[in-house]
Amino acid sequence: MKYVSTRGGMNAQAFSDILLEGLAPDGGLAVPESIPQISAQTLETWRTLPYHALATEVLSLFVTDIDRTTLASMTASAYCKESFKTEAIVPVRPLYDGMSLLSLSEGPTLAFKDMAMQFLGQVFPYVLKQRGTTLNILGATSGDTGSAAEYAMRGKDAVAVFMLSPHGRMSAFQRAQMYSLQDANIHNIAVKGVFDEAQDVVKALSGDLAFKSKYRLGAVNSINWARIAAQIVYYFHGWLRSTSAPGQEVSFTVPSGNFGNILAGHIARSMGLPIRRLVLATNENNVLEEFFRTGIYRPRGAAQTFATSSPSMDISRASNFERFVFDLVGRDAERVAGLWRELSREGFFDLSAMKPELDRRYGFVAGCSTHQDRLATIRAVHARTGVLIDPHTADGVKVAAKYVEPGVPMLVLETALPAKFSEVIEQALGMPAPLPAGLENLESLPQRFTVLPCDVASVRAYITEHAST
Ligand SMILES: Cc1ncc(COP(=O)(O)O)c(C=O)c1O
Ligand SMILES: N[C@@H](CCOP(=O)(O)O)C(=O)O
Repeated sequence: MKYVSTRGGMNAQAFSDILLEGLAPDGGLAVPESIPQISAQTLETWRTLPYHALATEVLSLFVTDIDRTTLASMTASAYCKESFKTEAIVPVRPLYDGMSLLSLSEGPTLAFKDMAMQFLGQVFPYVLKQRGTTLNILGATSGDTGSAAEYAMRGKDAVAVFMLSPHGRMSAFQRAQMYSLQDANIHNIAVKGVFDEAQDVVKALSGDLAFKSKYRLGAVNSINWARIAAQIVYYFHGWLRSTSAPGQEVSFTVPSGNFGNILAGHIARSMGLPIRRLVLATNENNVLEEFFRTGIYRPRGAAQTFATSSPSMDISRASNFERFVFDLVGRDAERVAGLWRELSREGFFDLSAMKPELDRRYGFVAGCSTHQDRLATIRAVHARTGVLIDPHTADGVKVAAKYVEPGVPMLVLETALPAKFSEVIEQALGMPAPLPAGLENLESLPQRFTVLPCDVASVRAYITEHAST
């Protein structure tokens, strides 16, 4: 399998190359040259596989330059009971009215980001060792990618992490998870801006090819295809655990921000997984919901990006949306490059003429949720089932309810655990979320982070001073 750029300016490259490359050199995103197809027959042979073995099957379709035995040992180390606290790795928990939770947040940092990051924590060191080189990972987080990446990479040789987080916009628990890490290879930079602005800085520095090459900058955000590849696995797992026969359809609801999670669902569906609907759920920052409703993509600036009670989804410029548009326009890289030029010139692009095709071919529907919806949903799920869900998952459950169809299981992706957002749980239920064993004192640990203005020059200077060359 080789990879090309959504904007057409990259020679076809192998998985390990794009793993280290992150953002494509032309500013686009790496995508597979073609989407592997899985037959119903093959799918049936995967029905009884444990999660790590399923991950080997799916990932081996995308990671063709690492031998299968090595890949299998990476997935076995990444998806183990010690890290996920459950044999199932991703349990499916029934709620009500045909909805179940796909529990993706049992990993070390209590959010779905661990699902891919645990694999990245295996594959990065392997490829770096093979090539005898090192990597300075530059990332942006709204609260969950940062901690998942730092836990996966802490103390690892050959990798340092420089993580930009939006100052004052994460929950107390999220801050403590990241900023309490004292490992020398972890650098937390709290920038005075929103996630989108931090992500812009990451893209600007990754687009400065001389700087990128001198400091060997890499990426762990979902702009890195390796993240998407590892996230595809749990759509297969969810389908296999919710069906009993070939061809049965399942719908998935995905709390969305940077569009990485639901893009993985789109790829799984394109591979032949019988997914009926991909339900995109947003909070009040509903740029993506607006696109799936109207066909117009109009990202918003920092001033129009609300600070909400599902803060990890406070995103108005979704990077991965570009990978979906690449497919929507028939994998025409020139058209994608043109649309993104139009976006920077006009502030929007209009694909409403493609709306009928969008509705017919891709299975996407969308909805949004408000603070009051989140509180009401957390209360309703708790009252009806005793299950406590986090505010992002609540956005999902709220929107999913509208799209449940008789006979079609609806899996809502649980993207974080409530302990990360106890302030909101307290508002909804009048009691804090229980803290997982071992994390009771996290928020009282000493914290180490640097506050910087959210601009390219400041972050460049910080990396120049602290990164190894
Ligand atoms: C808890 C949580 N839910 C949902 C999302 C949205 O996922 P994505 O950015 O892949 O759309 C994120 C991060 O973006 C998150 O951290
Ligand atoms: N919600 C994310 C935002 C970054 O998303 P990513 O999937 O592109 O890494 C976060 O928690 O940081």
